[in-house]
Amino acid sequence: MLKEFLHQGEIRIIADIKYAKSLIRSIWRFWLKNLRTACQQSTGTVGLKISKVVMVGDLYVGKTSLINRFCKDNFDRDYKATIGVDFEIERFEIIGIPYNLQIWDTAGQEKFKCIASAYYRGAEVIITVFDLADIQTLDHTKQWLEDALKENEPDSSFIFLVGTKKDLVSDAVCERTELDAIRFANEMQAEYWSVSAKTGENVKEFFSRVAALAFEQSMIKELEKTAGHMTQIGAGDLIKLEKKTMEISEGNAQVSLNCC
Ligand SMILES: Nc1nc2c(ncn2[C@@H]2O[C@H](COP(=O)(O)OP(=O)(O)OP(=O)(O)O)[C@@H](O)[C@H]2O)c(=O)[nH]1
Ligand SMILES: [Mg+2]
Repeated sequence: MLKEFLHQGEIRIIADIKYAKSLIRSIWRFWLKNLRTACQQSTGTVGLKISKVVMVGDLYVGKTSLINRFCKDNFDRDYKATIGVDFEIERFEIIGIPYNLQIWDTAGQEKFKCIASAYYRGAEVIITVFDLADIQTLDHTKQWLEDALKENEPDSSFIFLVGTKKDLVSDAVCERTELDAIRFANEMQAEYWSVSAKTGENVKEFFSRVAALAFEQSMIKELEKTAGHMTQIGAGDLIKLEKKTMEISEGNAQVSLNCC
């Protein structure tokens, strides 16, 4: 009797799980359809979405090298200071929707600050960069962020704090510096990452995360505009990043990176 009862309970649980899965699938399909419609209505065609990313930080911390590793997959040991600003456009495809990141590389040298700050406006993402092997550069990140935020609407940008040159420090030094960096990141309401442009460690994963959050934000804005209500993918939970591709938890949708 008890065995039969347990057996029936198992069947019931399996049926519930199947029902929940099919419900999630339906919601997901409905959401995707709305999203594509919203994109089409706003641009006249699916795609052409672009988000502005601005990278700031002291001179020599490795901003240009990080962008070059991601966009061109190369690394130059020689230092060539950025003069004013420069930018790269990186193409992605997220759940079948073409999506671009416009990544602005600004000069860290004081004499170019005036030119560079003119490009801070409209940044959906602000990346504040410091050198893990030069702790003083971490102290300056708050000032860089403050300057970038001044040019943008309050709460309109995602903020990242990135420690570069991970290959130059031992694991012990890295861990110690990261304790300070994570404290800074919390105060700055930023997400912390450590990377190496030289070895490529964490570089694709980091930019995939940037793209996922910027895409999510831009889609929410589209849906708000067209549907008049707010739909949220989640705090990045539905988008899982794995090395070269980001997989969406439900369905076959995938985010893939296409280098320019
Ligand atoms: N070992 C190592 N060196 C790096 C790394 N990233 C950058 N560098 C070196 O650090 C120096 C400065 O790098 P840049 O990328 O030019 O620095 P930047 O922040 O763009 O400097 P500005 O344009 O003056 O603001 C260069 O000599 C790079 O080769 C890294 O991850 N590891
Ligand atoms: Mg540079």
